[in-house]
Amino acid sequence: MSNAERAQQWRDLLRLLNDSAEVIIRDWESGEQTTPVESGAPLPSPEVYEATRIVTGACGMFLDLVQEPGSRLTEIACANFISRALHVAIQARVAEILADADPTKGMSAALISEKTGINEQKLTRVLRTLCTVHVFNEVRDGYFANNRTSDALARDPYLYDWLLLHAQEVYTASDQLLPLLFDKVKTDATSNRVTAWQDAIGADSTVWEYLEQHIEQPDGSLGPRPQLGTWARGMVGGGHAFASGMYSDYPWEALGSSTIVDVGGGAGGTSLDLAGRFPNLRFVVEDLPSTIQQAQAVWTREYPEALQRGRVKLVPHNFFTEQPIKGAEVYFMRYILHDWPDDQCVTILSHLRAAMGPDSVILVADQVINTTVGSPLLKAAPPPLPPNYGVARYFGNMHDLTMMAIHNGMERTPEMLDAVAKHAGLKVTKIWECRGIIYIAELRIREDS
Ligand SMILES: C[S@@+](CC[C@H](N)C(=O)[O-])C[C@H]1O[C@@H](n2cnc3c(N)ncnc32)[C@H](O)[C@@H]1O
Repeated sequence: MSNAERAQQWRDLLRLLNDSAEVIIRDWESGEQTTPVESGAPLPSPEVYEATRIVTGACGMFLDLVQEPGSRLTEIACANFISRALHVAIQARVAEILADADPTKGMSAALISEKTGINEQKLTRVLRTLCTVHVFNEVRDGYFANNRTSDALARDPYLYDWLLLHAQEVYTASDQLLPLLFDKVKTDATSNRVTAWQDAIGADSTVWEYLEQHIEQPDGSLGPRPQLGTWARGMVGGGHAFASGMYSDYPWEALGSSTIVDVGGGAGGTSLDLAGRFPNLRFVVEDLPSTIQQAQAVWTREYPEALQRGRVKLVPHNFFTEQPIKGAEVYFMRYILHDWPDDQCVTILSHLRAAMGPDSVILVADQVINTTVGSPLLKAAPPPLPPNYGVARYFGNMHDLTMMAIHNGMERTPEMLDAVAKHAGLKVTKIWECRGIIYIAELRIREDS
């Protein structure tokens, strides 16, 4: 790119940034509440949401335009230490410890060190790394306080688990991805038994088998490996962090008193959120037996009346076997298909296809991938941003690689999902581009199947 082209791109981006920033500023100055949600991140209006992703994408592009390539690449190559610093702060529960501190005065590193058991000087360096990327504040030399971002960690125990699960085996698996991709045999594997995950844990269990083996104790106390609790609660937290738009931008209300079969529903995070918002909907949460035990604990704590009145049923079910609930209005799967390679997705979908009535619909809630080239089925960002809004949606790509590392699964483009659906006698009829990272793809029976 010539300097003249770079200058033009910079000016176009600045204009875009300015216009979008004004939308956000006007929203802040109006003092109006964003759409309230029962849990998780508040949902901005569609205009503010669009402006926010334009600003975020533009910030990423500005860095590329202005930074010296060697510096930029070095920072990207070392960004794993930013993640690691956050993992340390999470595991040490620093945000919760700081919740007791006056935000203007902060808490001394010495006291945080005493409470966490981490060496004071090393902890200070970890926290300073995070302050530099605007997580936590160093209010004066050696005194730390929560800021807007770290405060969210202190307030949402489910978000805590969501982030923690990325710090454990998932992180180690990311390390093993490099040798695996250069392994002449493993690089072509599609099995979920031949992934970086197995190399990370030193066993041949799939993620789900591993979690089944490391269940919490029957008395509710944490066993020697409390990962299952972390994962089940973490999925609820991931929903809170990213799924608010999913509840507002799909017409759930129009489903009336329909039954939603939450296939592989985990602890039932989605159903729990939907049940609170749409009092007429009914739910069947299906998952593997030990996860259904977790679901029982979560629903008993969060919404016992729904269990007592039979508005929600918690059913152990393996989605590779015949679907027991026939002709339901909606079969819903959040974060399921992305866990599996194409062949297994075809099996899961085929079992649902066999149970569907003519008007049944499958809703797939995943991170639909848009590329920097774009897709005719998805809205494109205004130029000069790339069609997928660049870094504003890069978590989708990060998660795609997470799925590669731990399951040989993948986040799919609309075209990839439609190709899988076709093999199960289904087709993608619509993509609901919800505000947030999760979109909802609607699948119906193909007429020619
Ligand atoms: C990524 S989690 C998503 C959970 C939930 N849908 C959500 O969004 O919170 C995937 C879920 O699939 C479940 N799962 C894995 N294999 C399964 C199987 N064969 N049958 C049913 N559920 C399964 C796991 O136990 C886990 O709860």
